[in-house]
Amino acid sequence: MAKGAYIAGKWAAGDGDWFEKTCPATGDTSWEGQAASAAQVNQAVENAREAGKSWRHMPQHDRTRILEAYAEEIGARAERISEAISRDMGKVKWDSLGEAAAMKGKIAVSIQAQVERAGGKSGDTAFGSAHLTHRPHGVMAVFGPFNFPGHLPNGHIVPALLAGNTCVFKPSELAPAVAEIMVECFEAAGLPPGVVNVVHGGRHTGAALLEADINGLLFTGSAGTGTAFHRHFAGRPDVILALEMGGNNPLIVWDPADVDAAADIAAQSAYLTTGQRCTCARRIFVPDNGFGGKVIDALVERARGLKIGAWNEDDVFMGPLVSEKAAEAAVDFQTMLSKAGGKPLRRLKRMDRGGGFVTAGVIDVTDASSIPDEELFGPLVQVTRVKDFDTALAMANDTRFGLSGGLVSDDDALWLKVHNEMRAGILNRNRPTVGAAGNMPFGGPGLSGNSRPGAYYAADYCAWPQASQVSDKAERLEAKGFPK
Ligand SMILES: NC(=O)C1=CN([C@@H]2O[C@H](COP(=O)(O)OP(=O)(O)OC[C@H]3O[C@@H](n4cnc5c(N)ncnc54)[C@H](O)[C@@H]3O)[C@@H](O)[C@H]2O)C=CC1
Ligand SMILES: O=C(O)CCC(=O)N[C@@H](CCC(=O)O)C(=O)O
Repeated sequence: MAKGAYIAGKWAAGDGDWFEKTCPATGDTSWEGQAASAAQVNQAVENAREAGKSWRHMPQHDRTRILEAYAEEIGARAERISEAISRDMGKVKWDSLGEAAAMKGKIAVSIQAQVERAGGKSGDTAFGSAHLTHRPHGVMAVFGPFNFPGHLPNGHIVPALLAGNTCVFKPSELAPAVAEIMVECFEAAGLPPGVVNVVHGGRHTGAALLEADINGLLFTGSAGTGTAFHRHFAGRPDVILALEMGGNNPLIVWDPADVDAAADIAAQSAYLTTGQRCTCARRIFVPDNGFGGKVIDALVERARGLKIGAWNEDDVFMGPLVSEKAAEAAVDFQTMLSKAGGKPLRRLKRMDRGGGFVTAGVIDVTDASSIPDEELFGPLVQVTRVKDFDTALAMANDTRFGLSGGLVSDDDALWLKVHNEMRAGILNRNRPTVGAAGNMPFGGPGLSGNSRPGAYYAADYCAWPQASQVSDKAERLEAKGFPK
C-alpha cells in the first residue's frame, strides 16, 4: 500500500480519506492509500518552513550540485518513472519514457535559467556600489496535473528549490505514483529532509494546502481550478501565484503544397497523448475549397488509422483517456457539439475494451452555432471551413485562452501575419502545436494562466529581486532647499 504523506524526510500513512487509482488501460489498481489530512498538510508546511531556514542560505553551487545529482537519479530510474506514469494514467510507453527524459532534461535548463534570469549583478556608482540579488519566497505549494504528473510539477519544484524555496507537493490524485519515485531521487541526491514534502490526496488535501501558511502557489491544471484558486487568493498579494492552465488552441492550415504533411501536423497536434496535452490543437481552420476538403479527408484518414492500445502493447500511438469518467465526458462533449450543428466526420467513441479507451474523432463545426469556448481534454478536434484567411485568423483568436496556436503554410506573408496577430504564447509554423521546448518560456495570455510562464521563465516566479544601493559609510546629503 502506498503512503499518504512525506514530511520532514519520512513517509507516513495518510490520516485522510482512502483513495485509489485504477489504470485506465488494464483496470489494475495502480495506487491506493489514504490521503494526507489537513493536520498533516499543516505539518508538511511547518517542516518546509523550518527546512527553508538553512536551505535558503546554502550556497547556490551546493543547491545546484544536489539538483544535478537529482537529475542523474531521475535518469537512472527512467524506466520505473515511465511505468508508474503509464500505469496510473495510461500514457503509452514511448510517451511516458519521453516524460521521464523531459524531467531529467529540465534540470539543466532550470540551472541555466537560475543563473541567467535570477542571478545577481553588481556595479559601481558615484557613491559606492549597486547590487541585484534574488531572494526565495519561502514555502511553495506545488499542485500537479494528471497528464504530465512528473514533468510538470518537476518544472515548478526544481526552479523553486534552486532559488532557495522549499516545497510541499500535492500530486494529482489521478496519477499519484510517480511522486514516490521523485522522493526516492531527492533522497539519493542528498536533499536535506523537509526541503521537499509530499501530501497525497484530492480536493480536501488541496483545499488544506491552500489554507496553510504558504508563500506561493505553483499550479498546473485546468482553467476552472486555476481560476478558483486565483479567487481564493484575491486580496493576498503576499502569496505568489503561478497558474499554468489550459487552452482552446487553434491551428490554421492554409494551402501548403504537401497535404499529407499538413494532415500529419494536424493529427499529431490533436491526438498526441490522447489529446491530453494542454497544447493540443482543438480547432482546425481550413479554406472552404478543394484543398480544405483534402486536408479534412487526410485528417480523418489519420484519425481512423491511429493504433490505439495499452501502454504495455507494442507500437501504439494512443492510449486511453485517464479514466472512464473522462471518456464519458469526451463523448458528451461531442454530443453537445452535434446538437449545436456539428457533423461528426469520424466519431469519438468508447471502445469495446472499456476503461478510458476512445477512438480519435473529427467533427465539422462549420455550420454549428453557439459552440462554447471550452477545452475538451481528449482526442476530438473541431474543423471549420472558412472563406478567407482573415476570417480564419479572427476565428482562431476568438477564444478566452491563449496557450498555443499554429499555421501550416508555405506562404511567408501568411506566417508574418499570424506571427504578428495570433494571440498564443506558443506559436508554431509547420510544426505541431504540441511538444513545446523546455528552454523557452511556456504559457500564454488570457485564461491560459496569469502571465507567469513556466519552463525557462519559471526562475522569474520562484524568486523576488532585491535592489541595493550601498555606500560604505554614512555621509551627509545635499539637496536644494534641504538644511545644511
Ligand atoms: N498550461 C500548462 O502548463 C498545462 C495545463 N494543463 C491543464 O491541466 C488540465 C488537466 O489536468 P487536471 O489534473 O485535470 O487539472 P485539475 O485542475 O483537475 O487538477 C490540478 C490539480 O489541482 C487539484 N485540484 C483540483 N480541484 C481542486 C479543488 N477544488 N481544491 C483543491 N485542489 C484541487 C487536483 O487535485 C490536482 O492536483 C487541463 O485543463 C490542461 O490544459 C496541463 C498541463 C500543462
Ligand atoms: O515545461 C517544459 O519543459 C515545456 C512545456 C512542455 O513540456 N509542454 C508539453 C506538455 C505540456 C502539456 O501540453 O500538457 C507540450 O507542449 O507538449
